[in-house]
Amino acid sequence: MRIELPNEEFKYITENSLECDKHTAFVLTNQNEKYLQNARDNSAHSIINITDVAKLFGTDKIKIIAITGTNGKTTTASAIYSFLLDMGYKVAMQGTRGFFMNDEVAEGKTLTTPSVLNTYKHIYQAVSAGCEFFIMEVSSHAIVQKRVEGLKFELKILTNITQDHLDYHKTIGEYIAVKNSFFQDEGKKLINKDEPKASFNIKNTFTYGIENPATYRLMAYSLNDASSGIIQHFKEVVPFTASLHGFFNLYNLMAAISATHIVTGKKLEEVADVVDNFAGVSGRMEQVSELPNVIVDFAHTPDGMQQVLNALKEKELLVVFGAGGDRDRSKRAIMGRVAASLAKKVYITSDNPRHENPEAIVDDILEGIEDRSIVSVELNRKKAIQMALNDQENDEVVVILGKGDESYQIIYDEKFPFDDREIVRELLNLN
Ligand SMILES: CC(=O)N[C@H]1[C@@H](OP(=O)(O)OP(=O)(O)OC[C@H]2O[C@@H](n3ccc(=O)[nH]c3=O)[C@H](O)[C@@H]2O)O[C@H](CO)[C@@H](O)[C@@H]1O[C@H](C)C(=O)N[C@@H](C)C(=O)N[C@H](CCC(=O)O)C(=O)O
Ligand SMILES: Nc1ncnc2c1ncn2[C@@H]1O[C@H](COP(=O)(O)OP(=O)(O)OP(=O)(O)O)[C@@H](O)[C@H]1O
Ligand SMILES: N[C@H](CCC[C@H](N)C(=O)O)C(=O)O
Ligand SMILES: [Mg+2]
Repeated sequence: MRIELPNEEFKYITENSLECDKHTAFVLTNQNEKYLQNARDNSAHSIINITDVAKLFGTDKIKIIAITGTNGKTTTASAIYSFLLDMGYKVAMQGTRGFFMNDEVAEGKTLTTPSVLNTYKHIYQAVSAGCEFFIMEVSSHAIVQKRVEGLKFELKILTNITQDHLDYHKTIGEYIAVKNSFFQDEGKKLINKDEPKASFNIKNTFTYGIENPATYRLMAYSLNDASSGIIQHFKEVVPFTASLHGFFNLYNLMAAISATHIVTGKKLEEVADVVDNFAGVSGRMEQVSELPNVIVDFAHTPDGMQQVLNALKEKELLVVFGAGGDRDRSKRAIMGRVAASLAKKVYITSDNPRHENPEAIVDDILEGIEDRSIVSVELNRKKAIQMALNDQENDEVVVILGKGDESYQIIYDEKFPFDDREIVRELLNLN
C-alpha cells in the first residue's frame, strides 16, 4: 500500500519494498525488515520507521481501544462503537467487517487486523475526521506478526481464550501465550475475570465478570426478553436492557459497558442508558425468518457453537454447518461433537473449503460424532440448507452457522457469491 503525503520531502510512503522508488520512502517494520535491501535496490527515497509515521499521522491524537480474544471481538467492538456514537463522540472502528467512521462504512472487509501501515492510515483518516476514539480488533495473527507495532493503546480488552487458529499457532499452549502476551505491559487493560486462561500484568487492570468478583460485576440478569441486567461498579449499581440474545452476549455487553465507562469517565448510568440502542451485529444471532424460525450466526469455533446452541436450547435445533479449509483442523471434530450434543439433527456441509477437499473436511468433523443417525452430509451448502428447511417441524429452529454476514463461498482462491441469509430468503420466498 502506497500512501500519498502532500507536504513531505518524499511524495509517498510504503511498507512494500517492491513499491519503492526515488519519490517513495520505505517504512521499516518488524514484518518487512527482511526486504530492507530490496527497498534500497529499488532506490527508495529514504528509510523511515514506524515512529516517524506515528508523528506524521498524529496517531497520539486519538484514543485507541484494542480488543482481542477468540470470540466476541467484533460484537464487543461494535457495541462500544455504538455506545460512544450515541453518547455524542466521533468514533472510528476497524475490524473483521471493515473500517467504519462516524456511523458510515469507510472501507469494506479485508483482514480483522490489517497490515501495520494500513491501520496507521485508518487512524490518520479517523484523526482527520475529528474522531476521538479508534476501536480496533486485534487478531492473534496480528499479535505474532506485530501488525500493531508502535501503537499506544488507551485500553486493551480481553474477551475470552478458547480454541481457534491452531493451524497457525500449532498448540493451544502457544495460542494462549500469544493472546496473553498482549496484556503484559502496564497500560490500562480490561480483562474477563471469568476466563481462567487469562494471565496479565495486574497494574492498571480493570475486570468484568458474571461468576467471579470483578471491578464491573453483573449482579443479576434475565434472558427472557432479549437481555437485561444490573451492573455493580463499587458503589454504583446500574440496570440496563439490551436487544442481544444469549448468555455469551452478556459478556460482550459487560466488556463494552465497562470499556465505555473507563474511556469516557462518564457516569455508569449514562452508559447504561444507550445500551438498548445497540441492535447487534449483522450475521450474529440474526433471525432471518420468524415463522419458520431460522437463525444465521458466525460461530466458527467449538466454543462459539456451544454458546450459540446453548442460548437456543429451549427449542429443538436443526443445525447446518461446516468448517473452513486451510484453517485449524483440530477444531473440526470438536465442532462436530458440540453440534451433535445440542442438536436434534445436524447437516454437515461446506464452509469456504479453500484449497482442501470438502469431503476430507467433513470426515474430520464426523470424527467427533459417535451417533451418526442424526447426521446428514450434503456438500452443497444451499442444498443442505434446503434439507434442513424441508425437515423443520412446527416449533423447531434451523440454525445456520459459520458464515454469518459473509457474502461468499471460497473454493480454491475464488470467491463465489453466497450469503446464507439470501439463500434462506430465496428458499422461503421471502424476497
Ligand atoms: C498467514 C498470514 O497471516 N499472513 C499475513 C502476513 O503475510 P506474510 O508473512 O506472507 O507477509 P509478507 O508477504 O512476507 O509481507 C510482510 C511485509 O513485507 C512486505 N514485503 C513483502 C514482499 C516483498 O517483496 N517486499 C516487502 O516489502 C509486505 O508489504 C509486508 O509489509 O502479513 C501480511 C501483511 O501484514 C498479511 O496480509 C498476511 O495475511 C494473509 C493475507 C492472511 O490471510 N491472513 C489471515 C490468516 C489472518 O491474518 N487472519 C487474521 C485472523 C482472523 C480472525 O480470527 O478474525 C486476521 O487478522 O484477519
Ligand atoms: N463472548 C463470546 N463468547 C463465546 N462465543 C461468542 C462470544 N461472542 C460471540 N460469540 C460467538 O462467536 C461468533 C463470532 O462473534 P464475533 O464476530 O463477535 O467474534 P470475533 O472474535 O470478532 O470473530 P473473528 O475472530 O472471526 O472475527 C458469534 O457469531 C457467536 O457465535
Ligand atoms: N476469522 C475467521 C473467520 C472464519 C469464518 C469461516 N467461515 C471460515 O472460513 O472458516 C478465520 O478466518 O478463521
Ligand atoms: Mg472479528
